[in-house]
Amino acid sequence: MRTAYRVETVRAAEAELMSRLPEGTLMRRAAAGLAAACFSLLGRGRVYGARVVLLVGSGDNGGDALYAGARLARRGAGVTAVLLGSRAHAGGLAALRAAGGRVAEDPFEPLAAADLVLDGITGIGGHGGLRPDAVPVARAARGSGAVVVAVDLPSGVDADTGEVAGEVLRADATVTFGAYKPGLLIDPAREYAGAVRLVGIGLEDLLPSVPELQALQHEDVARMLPVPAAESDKYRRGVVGVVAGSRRYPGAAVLAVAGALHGGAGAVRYVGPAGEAVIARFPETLVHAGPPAKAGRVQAWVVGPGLGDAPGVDDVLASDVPVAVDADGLRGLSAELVRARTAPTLLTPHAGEAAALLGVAREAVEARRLAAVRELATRFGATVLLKGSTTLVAEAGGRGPVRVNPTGTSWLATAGSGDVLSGLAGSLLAAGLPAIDAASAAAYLHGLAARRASGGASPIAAGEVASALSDAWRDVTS
Ligand SMILES: NC(=O)C1=CN([C@@H]2O[C@H](COP(=O)(O)OP(=O)(O)OC[C@H]3O[C@@H](n4cnc5c(N)ncnc54)[C@H](OP(=O)(O)O)[C@@H]3O)[C@@H](O)[C@H]2O)[C@@H](O)CC1
Ligand SMILES: Nc1ncnc2c1ncn2[C@@H]1O[C@H](COP(=O)(O)OP(=O)(O)O)[C@@H](O)[C@H]1O
Ligand SMILES: [K+]
Repeated sequence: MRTAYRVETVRAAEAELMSRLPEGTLMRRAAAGLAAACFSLLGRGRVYGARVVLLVGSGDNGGDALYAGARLARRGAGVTAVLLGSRAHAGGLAALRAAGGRVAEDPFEPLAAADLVLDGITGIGGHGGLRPDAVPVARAARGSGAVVVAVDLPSGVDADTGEVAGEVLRADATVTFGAYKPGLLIDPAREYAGAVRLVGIGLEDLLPSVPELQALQHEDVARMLPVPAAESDKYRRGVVGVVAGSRRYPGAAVLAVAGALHGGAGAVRYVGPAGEAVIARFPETLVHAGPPAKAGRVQAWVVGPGLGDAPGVDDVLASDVPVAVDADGLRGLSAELVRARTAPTLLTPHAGEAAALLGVAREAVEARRLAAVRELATRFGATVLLKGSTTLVAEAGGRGPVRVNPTGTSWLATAGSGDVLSGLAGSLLAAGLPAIDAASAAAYLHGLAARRASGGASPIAAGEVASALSDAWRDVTS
């Protein structure tokens, strides 16, 4: 499990550790890790003679850049510091000068010829986007063709939330210290970080056991996924009921069922008017045209994809089994009704649906995903999976770590892929997973399947995502 911590938590752990160690130890560790990452980015044998520019702000983030620059200079790189703050870290500046580095009067000349730029303008002490005087310098750095490495964070992003309030220097790679910060894992900030590398500085044992964010890895998901026991039969494995589709949108029913068939439930029961289309594609489905309450026993429901205005949501919410509500099922959903349920409820909105539920603009959700997912989970007392460029899952009530899905790909932005996801999540609920695990394992497999289907390079249809789910499941569990 990968974890991320808020700035105040990281600072508290750093303070505790610093009190036990000689002064300057942590910055030395950070700079050594940063320099090592730069050596490997530049490539073996290419440090000597490389032209390196350090963008140095007022704080310790600039100090890290200066000390790392000194290490690069000692290996024969030509290192130039551009000082952008009201002051610069005195020890770092002295170390750079002692190693043969220099300070530039004009930032643009060294940038034009740079091979590598270290962005040490702001780290966890930064507020808001870059200041106006740093903006043209950051643009010149980006336009130079040099590899840009962010020190701790891309300068200008909000470390705690992933918000971006102004101009940011986009990095090719970020070397972060002690712990991941939420902003490195959540869009829009994440997009500016490039490949993120974590350098340990000894904080591990001082960080609390409950992080702000968790990102599952293969082994975490493998532990969650159901495996049929020798004594299993289809009913013991769980039956998932899918209330989806309409005469107008029969395809949503087919795709939700496709997802459900790959989620570990022993049987999929489809309820709605698109039974013929479903059976034609998936003859293994049990279909029922009447109301959900008359459909027979299920262990979890999925309701909403392509449902239009058809009834079914209230019926399903009145049941005493877990329910995943998606798409049309979310329209006008009553928080009171959901909060009154005794069995778990999972909501799977995209940003537009989340915005409607919260009564804000879509852009506000996209800019502040973490706050939005926690707010929805609090208001509805439900587990919430917020879809989109960064998929987040918050536990019912909004407390505890939020799960951030690391497998997403923008090739998933294709019609119907959300239907596959909700079917899959419902199936995992029916198989007995807690809602937070069902949602985050579903997002993980869904993203992995999309990557497999697209090969990272080609458009995919939602049905192909569903077809690749078995391979994704095998990748995770083997
Ligand atoms: N603590 C530790 O043990 C360790 C910390 N480490 C490192 O220290 C970093 C944190 O250092 P920090 O606290 O000095 O803050 P930092 O991010 O350098 O910036 C603060 C200054 O920047 C300015 N400024 C603010 N906003 C701005 C903006 N938008 N645009 C431009 N400038 C802006 C403002 O100064 P002002 O110019 O207003 O005087 C403010 O005071 C951390 O990220 C990591 O890299 C590592 O070495 C490991 C050990
Ligand atoms: N830019 C993006 N990057 C990664 N994943 C995305 C992006 N846009 C959408 N997705 C994913 O694609 C799926 C789309 O679901 P949804 O919006 O419900 O579409 P539909 O209703 O057409 O099925 C979700 O899993 C979502 O997380
Ligand atoms: K930085």
